[in-house]
Amino acid sequence: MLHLDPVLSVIGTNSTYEVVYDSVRLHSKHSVSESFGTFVAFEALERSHLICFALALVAVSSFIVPHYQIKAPTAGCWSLFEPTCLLRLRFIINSRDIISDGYQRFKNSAFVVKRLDSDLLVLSNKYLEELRLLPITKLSNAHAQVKNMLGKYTYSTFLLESNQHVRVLQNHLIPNLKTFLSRADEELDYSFETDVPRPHDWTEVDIQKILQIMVARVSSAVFIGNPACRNEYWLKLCLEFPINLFATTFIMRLFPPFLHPVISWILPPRYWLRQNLKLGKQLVTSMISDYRKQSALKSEGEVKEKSNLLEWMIENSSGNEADPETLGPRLMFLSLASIHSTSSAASAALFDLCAHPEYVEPLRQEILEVTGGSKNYCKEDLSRLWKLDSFLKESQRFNPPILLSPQRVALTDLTLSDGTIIPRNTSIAFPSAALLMDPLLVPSPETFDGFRSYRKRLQPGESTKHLMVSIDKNHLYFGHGKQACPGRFFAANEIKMIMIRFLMEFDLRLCDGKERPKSFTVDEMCFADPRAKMQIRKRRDI
Ligand code: HEM
Repeated sequence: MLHLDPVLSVIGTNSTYEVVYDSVRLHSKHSVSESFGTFVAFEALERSHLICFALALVAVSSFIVPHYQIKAPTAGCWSLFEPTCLLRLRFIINSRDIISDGYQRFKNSAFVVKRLDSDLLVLSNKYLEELRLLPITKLSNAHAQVKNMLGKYTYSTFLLESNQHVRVLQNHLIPNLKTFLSRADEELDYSFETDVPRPHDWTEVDIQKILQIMVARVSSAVFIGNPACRNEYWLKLCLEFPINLFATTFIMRLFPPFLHPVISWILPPRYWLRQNLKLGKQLVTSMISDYRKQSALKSEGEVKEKSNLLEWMIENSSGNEADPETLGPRLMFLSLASIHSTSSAASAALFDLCAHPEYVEPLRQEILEVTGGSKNYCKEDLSRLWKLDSFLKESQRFNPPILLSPQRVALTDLTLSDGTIIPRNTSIAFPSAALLMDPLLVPSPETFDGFRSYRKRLQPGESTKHLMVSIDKNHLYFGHGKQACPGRFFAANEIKMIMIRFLMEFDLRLCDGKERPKSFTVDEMCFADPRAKMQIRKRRDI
């Protein structure tokens, strides 16, 4: 177990620590929504100037972005005469329509979408099976992530050197899922006491913010253990780091690559990102040192409690994997992969519940039947919540975090079985969100049918299929193949535990006169409206 006070004393006095944090806080405006505000603070500039400036940059960069010899039609062009730079610019806010155009016309072959920083070859899902068999040395998702994040400028190229953050999930989290879910549940108890108000009357709450901190707490309990997970500085870092990284990447993509070295030095979010990483490294250094001290004190033969992910990473490292220089950022990237994705999925599900209140009673009934109304239900029972699983899967269908998943980079020239050639360095992607709304695959796709998968599972021989975590060529929410999301089993159960608490302890509804909040896209990424709130009250009927 890690203790916070020694942790702080190792890195120096609290005040030293706070100075470092304060410099981050000062610049990053402290809170998540405010940091998001920084990202859109460009609105403060005269809008017309900004548009002219952006158009000029896009025009320049569209001549400079890499053009691969991809033999595939381009999606979303207004006309033959539309300048490529305009198409690239439109992709920022219009990606859904552009991808949908490509999907309608070329869903059985391939098409290209033009993003500001590069072209993406969007392939039919019929190729997934053969691509799945290719080794990571030929087709890599880590390279796609690093390329998307402009790794050189966001300090993320170390992800190409080792996949320790994936190994720890595959070799430690998944085999010990039940233990870690119990830990997660303990931290949820704390979060519900600390972060969630329990009003007797309807009260508006910022549910997205609540869920972000809740999931940050739970992930941290599993990643670094208790009490380190209660460290407010660490929690804030986990929430701010992804936003600063996203803002850095997004703004830099607006500029042609030859300007990146200059821009990167003057870009405020990149400075905050650097501060985040600096602080993250300091904290992790202390955690490592604390862990080593405690391990040395343990008498031989003493049975060690099952460790958190950090301890596993220290014990199972090779090369420089256990150095704080890489372990700190790696833990922060693990938080990046887990926190916003999970909290967004949970808040989308709660908004869907408010928009479709007819599901509340059947879901409560199922929870009562499975858990017997006890808070200490066995975590294996979560798999018996078929209706809840189905509801969450339907919510995923309407609220994917990304329109194009999975994404890979070809590390060698590839020739597919039908002769399609994918040149080396091509970024490829699959139209995951369009597949989920295809009427040939999903009857009445525009209708939210929360028990769609539940009914399918009731059919003979189908009970283990159609799960929230199931992956097949039409369901790419968690990616595909060997490189699919290794955190999905944990995420699905965590979301179910959160839903159980909200369903059983609260009434929920949309704010007066408001519709279910819409999501918006930036490039192929999807976001919920950060201003969206809901109303909750403590349940009166129990
Ligand atoms: C609802 C929540 C989540 C969603 C929607 C999600 C989605 C995804 C997707 C689409 C990928 C890319 C897969 C591919 O390329 O085939 C991915 C990768 C990854 N996810 Fe998740 N994820 C979620 C939760 C989590 C959690 C809780 C963790 C950690 C505990 C996690 C850790 C990772 C990691 C480490 C990778 C990179 C895998 C690799 O590089 O091979 N994710 N996730």
